[in-house]
Amino acid sequence: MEKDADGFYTPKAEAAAPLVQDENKDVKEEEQPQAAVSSNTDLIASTFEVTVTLADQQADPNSPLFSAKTFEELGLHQDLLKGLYDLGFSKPSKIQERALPLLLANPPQNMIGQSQSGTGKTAAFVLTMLSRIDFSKNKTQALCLAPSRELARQIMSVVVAMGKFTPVQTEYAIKDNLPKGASRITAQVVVGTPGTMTDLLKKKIIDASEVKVFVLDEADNMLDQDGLGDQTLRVKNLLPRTGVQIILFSATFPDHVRNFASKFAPSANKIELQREELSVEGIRQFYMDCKNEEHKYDILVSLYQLLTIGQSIIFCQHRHTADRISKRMSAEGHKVASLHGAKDAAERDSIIDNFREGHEKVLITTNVISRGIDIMQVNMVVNYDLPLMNERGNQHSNDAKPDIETYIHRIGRTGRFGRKGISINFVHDRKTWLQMEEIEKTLNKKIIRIETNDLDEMEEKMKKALK
Ligand SMILES: Nc1ncnc2c1ncn2[C@@H]1O[C@H](COP(=O)(O)OP(=O)(O)OP(=O)(O)O)[C@@H](O)[C@H]1O
Repeated sequence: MEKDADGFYTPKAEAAAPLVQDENKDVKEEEQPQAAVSSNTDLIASTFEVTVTLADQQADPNSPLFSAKTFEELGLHQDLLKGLYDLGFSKPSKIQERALPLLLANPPQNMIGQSQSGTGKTAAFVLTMLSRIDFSKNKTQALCLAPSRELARQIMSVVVAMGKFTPVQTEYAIKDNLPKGASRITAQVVVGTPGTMTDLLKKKIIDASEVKVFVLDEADNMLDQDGLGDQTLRVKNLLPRTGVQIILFSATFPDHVRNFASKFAPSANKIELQREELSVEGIRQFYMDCKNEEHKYDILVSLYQLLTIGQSIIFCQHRHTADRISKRMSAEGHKVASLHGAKDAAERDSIIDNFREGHEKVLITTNVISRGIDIMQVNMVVNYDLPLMNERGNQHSNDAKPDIETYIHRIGRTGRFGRKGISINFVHDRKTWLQMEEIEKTLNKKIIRIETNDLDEMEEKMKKALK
């Protein structure tokens, strides 16, 4: 990476290898209606107003939000169309337009679908689950797994909102959620995390005999052998051997998971992104050169005003860092919350709900909510620590590698569905600087330097990026 005249680092122009042809490049532009998007699922109720006019983006064939079709043309049931319009959706996004006809076709076929963060993958799989259910049967027919309870709860809120005009019955398979002694789940859609889902299937609390759709959101994470892969496979092995449509969605499918995904969902239809398409246009990426670890904290505190213009998420590598900086900031009079996997279920739920509702504006967290979480008001993400591979201890070694996928997902918590957002990486020594450089090269996207000692410049640059 080289510095340009302004002192910004410019990535060398290395063309990343295209993964597949973009079949949508030649789709004709159509006139788009004005669409002001509101988020009114039951989990999303912030008072901080965020509206966006999507007409331009949804009319641009190169935008991931573009569609040449209407929801009516995608073959959805009238009751689901009502649910969509009730949510304020007026046009499908590209992934919805491309995936839904394949997902809804008969006989059902598996799907591996990739699309940038915040482009509407959830609706694609939720509408599929709801379309395939026989509502006259009180039997579990669709299972959906996500990597965190926060994401499972969010997906459920979408199932409920989109299914508002259907008689769908739903249940969670997340820790500490079922009433003690519950012996049977008959809900048609069950959404959860893999450990609890396995438990409920093994104990026959969920009868899987009539399951016909199995969805993995954040599928690359769910299938990763270093992560949730084993647990997810266990769930699959407890489902009927035939007749289950397997649907995998994510913004990222790194090579080492791609092969396994193809085996997990055999003969799947595939929608893939080219590597240079992974970044979301609306997210401006910055970095700040901190002097050392302690200086990172000082800079974070100096950013507080900016962090609270909208809402922000601060990502740390470790739980104890998230706790430490949030305690310290709170003691110094700043209002922040911290969330990580060591907190108990009820506390986690109330922390994320408070944040969603805008009661808290700054959330300090770990990778636990790096994926999937959709909160429109989040316009800033800070990588207090860059995401590194080898969570199990090796990240301090000199060759610790940046975790590119987690980086993409973390910054994707902002810039949702055409909105503007900014991400800021803190680097504080040569090692972290090189790690950031690798991220920049891999994504072929410039990460712009912001001076740490000029608060005015910092504010001006950031506000400009959000315009
Ligand atoms: N067709 C649409 N019209 C308007 N808004 C939409 C549409 N589809 C999705 N949205 C909204 O866009 C936001 C992002 O959607 P969603 O959470 O499904 O993204 P995603 O692709 O799953 O992202 P991630 O990769 O981060 O999980 C949500 O708030 C959703 O309500």
